[in-house]
Amino acid sequence: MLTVRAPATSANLGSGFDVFGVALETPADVVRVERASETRITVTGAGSQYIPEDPNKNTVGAVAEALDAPAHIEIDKGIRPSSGLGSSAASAAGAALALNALYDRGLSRTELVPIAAEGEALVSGEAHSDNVAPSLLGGFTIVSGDHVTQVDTSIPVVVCLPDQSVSTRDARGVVPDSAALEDVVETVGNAATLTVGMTQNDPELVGCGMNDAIVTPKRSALIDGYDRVHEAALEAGATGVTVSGAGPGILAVCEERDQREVAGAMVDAFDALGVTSRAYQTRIGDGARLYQD
Ligand SMILES: Nc1ncnc2c1ncn2[C@@H]1O[C@H](COP(=O)(O)OP(=O)(O)OP(=O)(O)O)[C@@H](O)[C@H]1O
Ligand SMILES: N[C@@H](CCO)C(=O)O
Repeated sequence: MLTVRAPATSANLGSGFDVFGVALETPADVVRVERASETRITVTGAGSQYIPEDPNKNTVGAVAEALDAPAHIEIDKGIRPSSGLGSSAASAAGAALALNALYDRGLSRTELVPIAAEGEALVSGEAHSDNVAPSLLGGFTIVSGDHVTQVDTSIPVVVCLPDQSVSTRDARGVVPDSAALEDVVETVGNAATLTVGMTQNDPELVGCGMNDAIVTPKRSALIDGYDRVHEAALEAGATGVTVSGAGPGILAVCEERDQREVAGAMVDAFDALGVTSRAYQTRIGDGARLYQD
């Protein structure tokens, strides 16, 4: 039996819709695999009652199919589904790494990115790789067409998860078909600033580069209390705040010294609106880790 711990991720970071992603130190999914004649899946843990065990409906089933690697696959969910923390992608990334090793397929982590993205196509209708890439490779990733660039970094972040769910499929439905040139110019400038911030491990620069006037305003309207939580996080010292992935999680970047204050302010702001939430004080971290039992 092989075991993989695959980390949660936060995609988009505002200015990098469908392009940017980061791996988070916590939370994570644990995926265990064992060779079998046909794929069977069991799911336990956070939100497991909402996750199908049918291989044709679970992201790991699509990965097993793509690698031609049938297995008994146990998923212990540490990442709640429909959270904006790349829950479906973490399972897919974990399964890709584990099954690649179990069947000696010899693919590199970068080569596993499009295979894990098959799982994302199953649940959201499109094979976007901005969650599976950081879950496999760690750090900050840039997905552009078939090309993935990775940067190691350890910026502190807070992800606040309200007790509400938004499916990626629904959140993709509100993305505008076109954008004004001035908004595109502003977003490109921000994305470039954020990228330099990641390479310099600089929370101030990363935060400055998170604003996006195209997708985030539409997405944030799906999250009860977003504006208040956004404002509270900035007042508490966050350098940038945006929707995590497709939401409803909200991502704040900050200096380590402000992390506790930012987390408390976000939870309190949701609380004042009658919304229960949980804040993860974490940082950008490593990709999936493989253990031989
Ligand atoms: N192994 C899996 N883990 C989690 N969700 C899964 C899995 N397989 C299928 N699903 C389905 O995928 C959907 C959750 O995926 P979705 O992309 O909407 O959320 P997410 O991964 O938390 O968000 P985001 O991609 O915005 O970070 C749910 O409908 C869930 O039932
Ligand atoms: N880039 C994707 C990430 C969520 O899976 C989106 O925002 O729809």
